Amino acid sequence: MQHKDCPCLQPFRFHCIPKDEDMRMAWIKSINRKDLKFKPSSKSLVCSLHFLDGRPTNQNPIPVVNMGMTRTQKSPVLATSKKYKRRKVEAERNTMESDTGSESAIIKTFYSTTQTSGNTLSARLSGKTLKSDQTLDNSVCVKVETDEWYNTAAGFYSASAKLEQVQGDEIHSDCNKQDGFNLIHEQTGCLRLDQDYTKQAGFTTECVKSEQTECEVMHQDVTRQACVNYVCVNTKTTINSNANTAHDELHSVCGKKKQSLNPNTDRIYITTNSFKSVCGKAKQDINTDTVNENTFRTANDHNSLCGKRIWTYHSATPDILNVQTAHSSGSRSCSLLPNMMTVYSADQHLPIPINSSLHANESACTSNVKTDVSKEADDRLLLQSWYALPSENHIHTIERRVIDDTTSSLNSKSNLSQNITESQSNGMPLSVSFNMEEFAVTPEVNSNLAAESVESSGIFVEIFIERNKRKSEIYQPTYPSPKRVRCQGSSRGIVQPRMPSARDNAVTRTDCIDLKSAKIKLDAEGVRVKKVKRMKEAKTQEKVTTDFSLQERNHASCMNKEPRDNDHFLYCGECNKDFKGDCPAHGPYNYIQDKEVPEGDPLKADHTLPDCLDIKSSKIVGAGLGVFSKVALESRIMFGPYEGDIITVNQKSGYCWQVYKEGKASHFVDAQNKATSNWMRYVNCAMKEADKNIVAFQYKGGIYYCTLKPISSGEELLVWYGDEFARELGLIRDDNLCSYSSKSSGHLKTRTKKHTGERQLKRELCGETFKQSGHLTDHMRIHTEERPFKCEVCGEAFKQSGHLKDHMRIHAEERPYKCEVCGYAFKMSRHLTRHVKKHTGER
Ligand SMILES: C[S@@+](CC[C@H](N)C(=O)[O-])C[C@H]1O[C@@H](n2cnc3c(N)ncnc32)[C@H](O)[C@@H]1O
Repeated sequence: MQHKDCPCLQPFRFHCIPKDEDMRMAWIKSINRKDLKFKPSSKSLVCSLHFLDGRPTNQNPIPVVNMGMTRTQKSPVLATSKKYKRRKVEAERNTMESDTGSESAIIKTFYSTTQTSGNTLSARLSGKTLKSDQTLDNSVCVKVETDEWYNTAAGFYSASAKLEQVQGDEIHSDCNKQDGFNLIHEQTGCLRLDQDYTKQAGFTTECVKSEQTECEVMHQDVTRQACVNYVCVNTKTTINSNANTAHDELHSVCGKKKQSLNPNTDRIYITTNSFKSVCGKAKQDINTDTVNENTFRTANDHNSLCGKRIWTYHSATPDILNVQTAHSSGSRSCSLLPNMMTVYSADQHLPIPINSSLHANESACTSNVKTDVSKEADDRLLLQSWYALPSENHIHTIERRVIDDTTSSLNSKSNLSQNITESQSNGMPLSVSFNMEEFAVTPEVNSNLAAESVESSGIFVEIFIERNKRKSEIYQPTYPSPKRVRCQGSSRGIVQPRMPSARDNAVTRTDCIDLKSAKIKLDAEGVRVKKVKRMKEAKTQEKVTTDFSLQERNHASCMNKEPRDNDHFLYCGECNKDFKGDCPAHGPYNYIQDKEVPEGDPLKADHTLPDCLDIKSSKIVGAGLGVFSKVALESRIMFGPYEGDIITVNQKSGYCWQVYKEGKASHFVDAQNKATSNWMRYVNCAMKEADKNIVAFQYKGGIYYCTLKPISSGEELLVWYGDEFARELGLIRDDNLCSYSSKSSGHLKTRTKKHTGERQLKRELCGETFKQSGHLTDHMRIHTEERPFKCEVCGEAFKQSGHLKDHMRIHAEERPYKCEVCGYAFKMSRHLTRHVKKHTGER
């Protein structure tokens, strides 16, 4: 199947094409497929390249998520990750079992901010439904934030996505942008919104302008530049009988698609917003449809950033079965997991607990699979991790369930739970979100629902996605009770701790890699606290030593790369060049994320280590610990950014990377402290630069490591710290190489300095050489006007301390220089020299 044959035009989306000709046509229309003659060859199609008919096999592998780049083979890392996943499924299941007693997670608005390192995306979905009479004051906001601080902005932008459907009285945040590469959007005032953002240079630029005034048709203009980051769209629509038939178009991200608002049709507000967003991949649809005066229906399909998809179906009347699903799929970097399922009544918003085993969709999907799964089942399992994979029966089950539920008055929570449980117990892996979504894209079914919903009592099913709060099972085998999180504008809110994902340590593509999200501070009211001071002055802290003691810790030098004027381009180690996108010769990077750890983990550095790596004693004698690969790693795998404390003064810890801004030294990232750093602190320096197998480079303020060549299993990862540090470690010996060796690094240091560039500099000036750096320093003053040695009696200043010493004798009575011929004594040696010449007749 050719990609062009894909019916849905939406990557990574699985569809079951209706068999019935009419339904099929309607479906094709609903997905905006222009050529209605399109006849799919199979019942089930996935448009993700050639991914046909659902089930992955070796011949029909799950495509590596293709963010508009080239397609790559499954990497060995992924293979290991598969095993890892299987193990995790077990762990998750156990945990789930132990967690079933926990409180149901019910929130009206879902809010998730990512927390620890490696976090990526936070999504906010508000399930608040809009009624037609509320539209005037309500907004549909889709807010995608990219954020803060270099380590977030660095690399492949992290993004926080917030999707909000907000009631009129709810407050939007305001918009602020931040320094550096960063951007924070906040919106204030739902009814009155006036925003004007411009964002900084580089390809992270964004321009968003939204204006919104009460009772006026909103105008929005969203333009966006380069293809990496964000969308910020605010939609406010009004019903205004006097309003002209405004047709506002939101030209959104990447110029892919537009959003149209047609607020005055049929006296009922109908909008169809369709955003194609980020990277040309993500698509976001907001369809707002009004069936009649009293019925307001929205269908949101948010395929959010970076190949992460949030599929949402939102059918929103109190008396319609409202299914809102959120599902992440497609990208190996997916960080969103549907892990919460909430049922509540539409009218009262009362929480209705549901079978807690459904809280984590992924777990639910896989919990039927035994450890000794067959290859096929394993593939299926894997697929389910990335894609929702329904079987025909299963679809049928779900559709039947939903329809049955709707038609037979879904007023009992037990009904629903029972249905869900039924679906589970029929042996089919349950993939709720998929099926909900599948269900949602079938307009006929929707219509049925809408029509039949009048009799239904209105039960909302929401599946929320949440990223984060994951505990590393390494040291936290069980999960705590759900943590209560008060959401702004919401009276209740619990966010379930996220179960570890089978996608952990997944390999992702570079252009959409998510890094750490902003650590946003909220005050008691949930209002964003102003910027935290970013640059920390170096503070003395307890040195955290590794289990292995290193020979010498006090390094004057730090790890350093040649400064570049602009670190907004990706560096290709093979070409030794920067590129504004992927290297045309070597293609995109794959990215392995750090493992996430909870905030405050004192051993964060160790626990962030991806599964494919190991920390153990280095093969380099005296180097302490090092990082080894547990599997074969291919070239162009990227890690990072290097984490640590941001300091402005080099602490000489031996763990500092120098960071530049606009070509000038800006600050250091010091990974001395294990609680604030990541595993990258353990990577040692190669003995020769040519021996390095990973290359370090700065990208958007962060230091990244990338494999430069294939690394075999068991091999140590070695980077080059830069010449200066390497010299200090005795790894570089310049010309006049000596074979000096010493047990004392202090001696070695002195010795090494003999080979430093300082000596070369001096030679260029006067040709004189010195053995000791102190002598050289003294000597260099000859070439400068610096006179640091000042006489306290008369104020005369000297370049060298010896000269001052001589001078001081002028002010003293001491005459140490005595003529051996006549016995006359002098204060200065040069006076004696001059005098002696009188005796010898020498001129
Ligand atoms: C960033 S740390 C690397 C991790 C360190 N091995 C550990 O155990 O914590 C840098 C320190 O490791 C040691 N080191 C790294 N590469 C080395 C090498 N090639 N030879 C000697 N020591 C090395 C030096 O002490 C250096 O200051």
